[in-house]
Amino acid sequence: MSEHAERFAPLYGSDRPEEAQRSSFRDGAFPVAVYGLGKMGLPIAGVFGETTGAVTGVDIDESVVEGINDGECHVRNEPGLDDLVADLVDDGSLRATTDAVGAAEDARIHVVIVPTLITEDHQPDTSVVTSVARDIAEGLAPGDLVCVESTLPPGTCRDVLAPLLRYESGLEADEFGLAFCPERTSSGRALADVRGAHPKVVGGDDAESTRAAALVYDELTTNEVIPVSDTTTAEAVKVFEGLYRDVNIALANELARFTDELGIDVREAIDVANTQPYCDIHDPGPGVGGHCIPYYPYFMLNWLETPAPLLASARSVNDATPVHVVDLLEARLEERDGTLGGSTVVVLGLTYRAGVAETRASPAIDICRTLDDRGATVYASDPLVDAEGVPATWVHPEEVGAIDADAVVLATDHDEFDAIDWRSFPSSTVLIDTRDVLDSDRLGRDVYVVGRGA
Ligand SMILES: NC(=O)C1=CN([C@@H]2O[C@H](COP(=O)(O)OP(=O)(O)OC[C@H]3O[C@@H](n4cnc5c(N)ncnc54)[C@H](O)[C@@H]3O)[C@@H](O)[C@H]2O)C=CC1
Ligand SMILES: CC(=O)N[C@@H]1[C@@H](OP(=O)(O)OP(=O)(O)OC[C@H]2O[C@@H](n3ccc(=O)[nH]c3=O)[C@H](O)[C@@H]2O)O[C@H](C(=O)O)[C@@H](O)[C@@H]1O
Repeated sequence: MSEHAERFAPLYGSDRPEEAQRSSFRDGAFPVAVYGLGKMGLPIAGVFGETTGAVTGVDIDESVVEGINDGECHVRNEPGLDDLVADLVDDGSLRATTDAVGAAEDARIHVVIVPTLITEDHQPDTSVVTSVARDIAEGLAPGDLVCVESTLPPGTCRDVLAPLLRYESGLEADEFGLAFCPERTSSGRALADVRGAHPKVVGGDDAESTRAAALVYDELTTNEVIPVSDTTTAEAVKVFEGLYRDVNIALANELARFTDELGIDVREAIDVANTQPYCDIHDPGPGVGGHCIPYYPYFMLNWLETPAPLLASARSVNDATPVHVVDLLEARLEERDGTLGGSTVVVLGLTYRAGVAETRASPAIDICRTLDDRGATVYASDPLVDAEGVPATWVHPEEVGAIDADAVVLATDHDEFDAIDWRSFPSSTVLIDTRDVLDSDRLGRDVYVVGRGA
C-alpha cells in the first residue's frame, strides 16, 4: 500500500499496526465530525480538536455555528473552554457547520452528542439521534467509525441505529464501526471530565468496533478505557449511573421530610450516616432537574417491558418535592397568621442547578408554578436565564432586596446570590433555603433549611 494510501487507510477494519493507526488519528488522517455543539458537544469537539487538529462540529443552530466560527464559545461557566475554542478555530483545528451530510462525507469518525429527551407523556425521544444517524449514513464510507455519546435507552444502538445506518448507507455491518461511548461529564467541569476525570466506557456493535473506539478514546483520555461486551451494555452503564442518582436523591428528599416530626437536623444525620463506607445518601434539595437524571428512568420505564416500581416511585418522590417546598412555605406563613394566597414570594434561581444555564425539568420553575397556582405574586431571579414561560416576574439578582417580599425561597444556589443583602428584607419575611447554603447565625435571622428545619 502506498504511503499516501496507507496514511488514509480506514480505522475500522484496518490491519495496519496499531501505532500507525494511532499516529494517523493524532495527525488528523481520520477527520472527526461532532454532531451537536451544546453544553457537552462543544467541549467534546474541543478535546477531539486538540488531539487531532481535524474536527468539524455540526449543529442545526446557525447562531451556534456562526459564533464558533468566529472563535466564540456560547457555553458558559466551562473553565478553559473559551480559550480552547478560540485557539482551535484560529489554527484551523475546529470549524462548525450546519451541513451534517457534508461533514459526514468528509469525516471518518462520527461522534453523536445531540439531545435525547422525553416527550410530554414521558416517552423516550430518540428522534434527534436517528435524524443525525440518517445524515451520517449519507456520508458514511467503508472503514468509518460512529461513536454515539448521547445517552440512549438500552438497546437503541443494536435495535435502531445499527440497522438504520446499514440500510441508509448501503454498507454491510462489517464495513463500518458503531460503538456506544457514553459521556460521563458534568457541566461546569466538562473539559476536565472529557479529558479524563472518569474511565471512558466503550461498547461496540462488534469486537472490531469496540477495538477502534477504544483506540480513539485511549488517545483522547488521560484515564483508562473500559471496553464492555456490546453497545447495550455500554448504554446500560450510562443509564444505570443516572438511575442510581435519581433513586438516591429521592431517598434524601424523603428522609428530609422527617425533619419536623423528628425534630432533628436530618442533614446532620445523613452526613454522619455517610461516614460508613457503604452509605452514600445524597443531598436533599428542591427536586431533580436537568435533561438527564429526571429523564433516564423513563429510558427504562417507557422503553422496556420489565416493571420497575422503584424507579417509578423515586421519580414520584422527586417530582413531588417542589410542591413539598411550597407546602413548607405555606405552613410557615400560616404560623405567622399569613396566607400564601395574596403573598409576594421571591424565588432565587430558575435553572436546575447552580452555574448551568439549563431550565429543563427545573424544580425551581415547578416551585414558581405551584406558588402561582396557589395565588402568590411570584418574582424570580436568575443570573443565567430569564423567566420566559414561567409565571413569575424576572428580577435582577441585585434588585431582589428592593422587593417587599413576604417570603424568599432559595431554589438554586448561584454564586451571584452571595451578594444579596439579606438584611434588606423585612424581619417578617420567611426564608426557605432548599440548598443548605444560608446560615441563620451569619444572616442574623431565621432561615428554614430543607432537611435541617428552622
Ligand atoms: N448535559 C449533561 O450534563 C450531559 C448530557 N449528556 C448527553 O448529551 C446529550 C446532549 O446534552 P447537552 O450537550 O447538554 O445538550 P444541549 O441542549 O446543551 O446541546 C444540544 C445541541 O445539539 C444541537 N442539535 C439539536 N438537534 C440537532 C441536530 N439534529 N443536528 C445537530 N445538532 C443538533 C442543539 O442545537 C444544541 O446546540 C444529552 O441529551 C445527554 O444524552 C451526557 C452527559 C452529560
Ligand atoms: C450520575 C451523575 O452524577 N450524573 C451527572 C448528572 O449531571 P447533572 O448535570 O444532571 O447534575 P446532577 O448533579 O446529577 O443534578 C441533577 C439534579 O439533581 C439535584 N441533586 C443532585 C445531587 C444531590 O445530591 N441532590 C440533588 O438534589 C441537582 O440540584 C439537579 O437538579 O448527569 C449527567 C448526565 O448523565 O447527563 C452526568 O454526566 C453527570 O455525571
